[in-house]
Amino acid sequence: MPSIPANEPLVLALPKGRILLEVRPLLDRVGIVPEPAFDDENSRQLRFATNHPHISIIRVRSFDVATFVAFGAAHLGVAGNDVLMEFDYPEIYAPLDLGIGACRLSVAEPKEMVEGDDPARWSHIRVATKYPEITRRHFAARGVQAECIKLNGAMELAPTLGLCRRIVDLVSSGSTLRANGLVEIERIADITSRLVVNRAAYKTRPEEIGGWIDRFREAVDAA
Ligand SMILES: Nc1ncnc2c1ncn2[C@@H]1O[C@H](COP(=O)(O)OP(=O)(O)OP(=O)(O)O)[C@@H](O)[C@H]1O
Ligand SMILES: O=P(O)(O)OC[C@H]1O[C@H](OP(=O)(O)OP(=O)(O)O)[C@H](O)[C@@H]1O
Repeated sequence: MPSIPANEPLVLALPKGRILLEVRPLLDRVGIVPEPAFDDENSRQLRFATNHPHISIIRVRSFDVATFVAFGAAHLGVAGNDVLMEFDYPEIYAPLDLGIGACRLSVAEPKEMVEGDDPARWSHIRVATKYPEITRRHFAARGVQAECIKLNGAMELAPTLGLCRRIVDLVSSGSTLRANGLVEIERIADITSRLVVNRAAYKTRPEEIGGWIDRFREAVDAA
């Protein structure tokens, strides 16, 4: 892993999409004010200055937050524990549950299958998922071999179109499953978003990064 010079401005990696809506009020409480382009949906800018000269924000895809932080390209970030569990990067330390982005990672199948299905008898299953590592680990722990077909979205289409009979995906209200004739049959993990830091950066700059962790913790407690 590349080393991180101690005099560089800190980079905070934030996920675009739904989590950003929940992170935004938290940023306000932490006292980080991004430059106006950050809130402009039409802006193609990816890196943003803030009111703190020593902290800038990058906006990337949620899986990429973990990668930027693990490789030290960003010092801090916000990522769901679905993403953290999937990569399992040892370089990432996740000191704080931000209590946002709450959902669960679950196994689902068509409602017509549920009655005749007994998960205790599975020895091999094929699933469509964005989370092949978590899925394989989860099933291997009870001796089931999971063959995973990697999709990046719209997993719920897979059973209807005969790609496979089951999926592993995030569920919140359950409306996406219902709208596609699927039923949740097993919960793999509860998910929320975490503040993450690069371990090497934290070791090199403990006061500065520790200070931001404390400010995020206070902001979460005040919510
Ligand atoms: N329905 C949901 N309810 C609450 N949190 C969710 C939900 N779906 C996803 N999340 C959380 O938000 C994070 C980003 O998910 P989302 O589905 O918005 O990513 P995306 O923008 O579709 O991803 P990509 O970067 O592949 O386009 C997930 O990693 C998870 O932690
Ligand atoms: O239980 P629900 O409240 O319906 O939420 C679940 C949906 O939310 C996520 O998808 P998202 O909307 O982020 O779209 P994606 O398929 O592009 O990831 C997830 O992948 C489910 O499809």
